[in-house]
Amino acid sequence: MAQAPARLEGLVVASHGRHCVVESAGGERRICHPRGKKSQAVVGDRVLWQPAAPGQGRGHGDEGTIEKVLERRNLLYRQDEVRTKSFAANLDQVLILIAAEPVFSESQLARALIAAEAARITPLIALNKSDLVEPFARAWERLWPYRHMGGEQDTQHHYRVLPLSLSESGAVDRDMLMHLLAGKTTLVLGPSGAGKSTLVNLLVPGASAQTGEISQALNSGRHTTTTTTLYWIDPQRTTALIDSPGFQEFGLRHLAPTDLARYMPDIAAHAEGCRFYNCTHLHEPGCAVQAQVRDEQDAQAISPQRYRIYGELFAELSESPY
Ligand SMILES: Nc1nc2c(ncn2[C@@H]2O[C@H](COP(=O)(O)OP(=O)(O)OP(=O)(O)O)[C@@H](O)[C@H]2O)c(=O)[nH]1
Ligand SMILES: [Zn+2]
Repeated sequence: MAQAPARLEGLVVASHGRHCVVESAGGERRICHPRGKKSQAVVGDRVLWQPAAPGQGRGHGDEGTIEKVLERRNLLYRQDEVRTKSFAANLDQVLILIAAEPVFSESQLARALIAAEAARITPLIALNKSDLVEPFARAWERLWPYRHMGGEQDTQHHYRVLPLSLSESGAVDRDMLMHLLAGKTTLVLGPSGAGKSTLVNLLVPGASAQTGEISQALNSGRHTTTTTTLYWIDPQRTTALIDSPGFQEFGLRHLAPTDLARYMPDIAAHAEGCRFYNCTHLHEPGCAVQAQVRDEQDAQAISPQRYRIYGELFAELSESPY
């Protein structure tokens, strides 16, 4: 009887639909298909895979099957009424890249931050295009609450907010980013036009060539923009950047409305002080959250925009999906 081939450990470095590219410890890559529903993997997953038996591949030669997805440290995903979509697994950080132009949506930013908090992944916010002086100043001002949340002192800030000018001061930005990313796996998310491709190309020379190869292999030549891809920044393969589409529709259906306050640090900071333990912070008397809503540059205040976003999300997550 033929011996079953050994299961090898690998890392998922790209995914498109159900197909993945798995990288072995030695750095070789091959396309793998999940064995069943349970072995559906996402980028960043560690998996056990098996080479396809001779003649069983679908024509690419180097193929395999994913037999098992190893336990995940975390998983960042979004969920709307109809579907759940995973961005990536086993992340250290999420870098949310927005820009002075096009004007960013604060609601989208807040959603991404909430999803990261809920998955226990450290978010970083980067505001690109600081060379566009006036739009940048306006956008930087809009980020005031995010730059100060947690307290007035630098060391108390809950979020790190970085000004960037990726196309104009690339070398400076690269050094700063390299420092923040070193030894970590970071997912980059951002709306179209903020500079995500510029960022990836700055940090990963040859990234576009790599992407071409992978999407060709996954798609048999059709161009795709829906692939999530992991790039190694260093030859030792210790620092990874994951580029993923899908920032625009950031559904948070996987969260309960009553969990929201916990994932919004400016609201969470006051929620303990409410008269009712199950206060929704929407209309109750003695609500310590509502008492802090004011349009002031005060690190303890809750900005009216943040409070409005809280209310909108609370309503959205309270709607019956049926
Ligand atoms: N002024 C200015 N423009 C920039 C900067 N960084 C990127 N851009 C420009 O912004 C535009 C969008 O940049 P991309 O890197 O293509 O943005 P993207 O987020 O990948 O956009 P999509 O491909 O639509 O997802 C390009 O024209 C860039 O040249 C910057 O620091 N300053
Ligand atoms: Zn309250």
